[in-house]
Formats: sequence, C-alpha cells, structure tokens
Amino acid sequence: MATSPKLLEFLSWAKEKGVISDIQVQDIPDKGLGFVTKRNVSRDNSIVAYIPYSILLNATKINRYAKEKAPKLEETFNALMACLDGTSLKPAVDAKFNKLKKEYESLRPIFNKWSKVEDAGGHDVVTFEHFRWADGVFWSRVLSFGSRFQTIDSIEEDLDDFHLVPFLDFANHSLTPYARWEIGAEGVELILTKDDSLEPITSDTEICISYGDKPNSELLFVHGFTLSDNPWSAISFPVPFYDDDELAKAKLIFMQYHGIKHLVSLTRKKGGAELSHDATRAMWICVLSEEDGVKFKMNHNDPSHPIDLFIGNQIIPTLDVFDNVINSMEILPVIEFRVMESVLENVEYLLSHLKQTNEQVLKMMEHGRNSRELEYVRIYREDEYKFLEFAVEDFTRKRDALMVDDVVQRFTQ
Ligand SMILES: C[S@@+](CC[C@H](N)C(=O)[O-])C[C@H]1O[C@@H](n2cnc3c(N)ncnc32)[C@H](O)[C@@H]1O
Repeated sequence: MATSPKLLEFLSWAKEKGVISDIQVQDIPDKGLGFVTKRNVSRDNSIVAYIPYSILLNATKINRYAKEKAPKLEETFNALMACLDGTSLKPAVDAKFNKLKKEYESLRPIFNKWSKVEDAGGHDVVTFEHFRWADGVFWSRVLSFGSRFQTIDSIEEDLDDFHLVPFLDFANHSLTPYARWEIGAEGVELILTKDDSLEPITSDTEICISYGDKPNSELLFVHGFTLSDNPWSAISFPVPFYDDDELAKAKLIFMQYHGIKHLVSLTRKKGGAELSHDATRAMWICVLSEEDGVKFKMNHNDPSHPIDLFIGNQIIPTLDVFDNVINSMEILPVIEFRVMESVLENVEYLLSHLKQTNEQVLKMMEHGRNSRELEYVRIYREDEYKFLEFAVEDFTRKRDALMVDDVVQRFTQ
C-alpha cells in the first residue's frame, strides 16, 4: 500500500529526531493508521520502538515555548488553562460540545489578535471546527503518565500528566494487545510483551497496545470507535436525590468536600452489575434521611472544612469511618434495599428511554449503513441496551432478595 507523502514526511522527521523503530506504520482497515510487524518477531519483552523525551509535547513544554517564542501564544495558553480550571469531562457529548463552544468563544478574540484576523479578510483564522478537531486529536492520542511518575527521574517535565508522544501514537487499541508502552530512561518505549508461547508473531501482524479497560461509551466519547466484543460495560447517571430531600444541598456539599463523584457508575462484573465503591457511598448518602439519625452541620466560617456529618451522635471525619458506621448500622439491609430500589428505578428509566429512541435512530442510521462511525455508534447502542437489560435483571434480583430480609420487613411495614 502506498504511503502518503505526509506520513513519509512525518516518519523522516521522527527519524531525524531520534525515533528508533523496528516496526512499520501503515493503513489498517477501519482504524486509520497503525503498527505492523516487518518480519517474524518473538514476544520477549523486546523494545520495538523508542521515542526520545525531547519530542514529547506536554503543557510545560508548550508553556515554555510560548514564553520564549510566542508571547501571544502564552496568553492563549493561560486563557485555555483558566477555561479548563475546575471543569470535569462530562460524559454527555452535548455537555462537552457546550463547554468547547464556551472555551472557543472566550479564546476567539485572542486567536484573532494572535493570528491577525485582518490579514484573513476578517474571517476567523482558528474556527470552532479547528478547535474541536484539536480537542479531539488531543484526547484521542494523549498518554497519561500518571501513576508512573515515581519511576521517572530523568524527565524534566515530570509534573505533567498528559503527553503527546509522536510515533507511538500510531498504536491502535486491542483487548489482546501484543505490546505495551513504558517510560524508559530517556524516552518512551514500545515493548513486545513477553508471552510463554514460543510462537513468533509473524510478519505483517498488527501490533496494538491497550488503552485500558474502557467500556464502549468511553471509547466512543474519547477515541471515536467501539469494539463489538468489548467485555467492559458501564453506565452512569447523576446521584438520584429524592425530590423532597431537604438534605440534598448539604449532601452535595459533603460529597464535594470528600471528593465523592456526583455521578453513579455501574460496571459489569462477573455475573452481575456492580456499583463502584465511590458510587456505593454516593448512593448511601443519597438514601439516608434525618429519620435514620443523619445530621449535617454547616461550618459557614470555615471554607476549608465547610460541613460535618453526624450519624447518631457520632461525627464522621473520614470516608473510612463513614463505611464502618454504615456497615455496622442495624438498618443496613434497609439502606441497601433503598439503594437497590433507587438504582433499579434509574436503570429502568434509562432502558425505556433507549428503547423509545432506538427505532427512530436505527432507521435514521440505515441511510449511512456503510459509515464506519455509524457502525461504531450502532455497536455502542446495542451494547448499552444489553447492559441495561442485564442491570435491570440483576438489580431486580438484588432488590427482591432484600425485600424478604427480616430487618427490611420490620422497618418497611
Ligand atoms: C492513538 S490513535 C492511533 C492511530 C490512528 N489509527 C491513526 O490513524 O493515527 C487513536 C485512534 O485510532 C483509532 N483506533 C485505535 N484503536 C482502534 C480500534 N481497535 N478500532 C478502530 N479504531 C481504532 C481511533 O480513531 C482512535 O481515536
């Protein structure tokens, strides 16, 4: 297959900058570009590509470049950081779209000042489309060095979490990858993971890495593709406070103070759908009431410690204490029963909503049957549908089991 001039230019730039590789970059059906082996290779922890730190892109580097070479870029960069401050990536595309739109609008004057809009006949030089494209490229290609920081001393920019790693970012995702990336002494390495089978990987085989155990919703949101055989499923919804819950505001402040997410996430685990630890705590807080002995005390004069929670007469200073107290309450089965009921109500609602829209959306999608993107969306919808059905079944079972519990019977009569 012919290699595009742009790719050739990039590869020669990468080589000149010190990238060493024993692997080929080429078109992979339905995935864009990717890595394939040039010959038979063994799965023996050998390095097949090496990318020196000097060519990685991260916030510190762009900031330094901005300071030295482009003061206007620095202005833009600072404004961008300010826009990102305090935001969290919301799972919904429209929320993301609105956020980007706002960011773009606040940066637009700076872009235009920076790139001289008059010279472009009054047209925006950086359009919203460009901005969205850049955001998509960034999030779908960036690597988080995160927890691996401890192992590096040699990177100057070791405060940054996110790095764009040229060349390595041709690696596609697989559930059964042959390779992984690692932080080496002076660069990032692509390594063929050791395997007990003595079978070599034959020539022309695609070499993928894993982007992590991500459900299709996340793969689609961040990377724009889905896997039909993805074993990871997840669904999230906002913490479902009761309409008449007078403690809702205090509960939200408490959750924020203790870093508990306001989204409840359910994941697929062997034989069932499970709440994460964080989501379990969020749901406990959600269903507890004053009648259960719960009280909040606002500390208006202390913004660093805005709220205290009491259960009975006990103050709850940490989440570990919270877990212990809840787990030792006599009414624990009642709390769990309420949690199951509330989760069930939410997954039933999500399922019925998906059902309602499915017919129309799937018909609409018929028109673009050959589009790769639509096929990914179809896989996602099907996956979500199955997971929701599964979650409804599982939570119905769990709720029904709790319904006959002695304590629940006693307290709900
Ligand atoms: C880090 S890049 C990998 C290189 C990319 N294929 C390219 O052409 O430059 C990530 C993007 O590759 C594509 N991709 C990665 N793994 C894929 C897979 N298993 N199936 C389909 N597309 C995939 C997605 O478009 C994703 O956003």
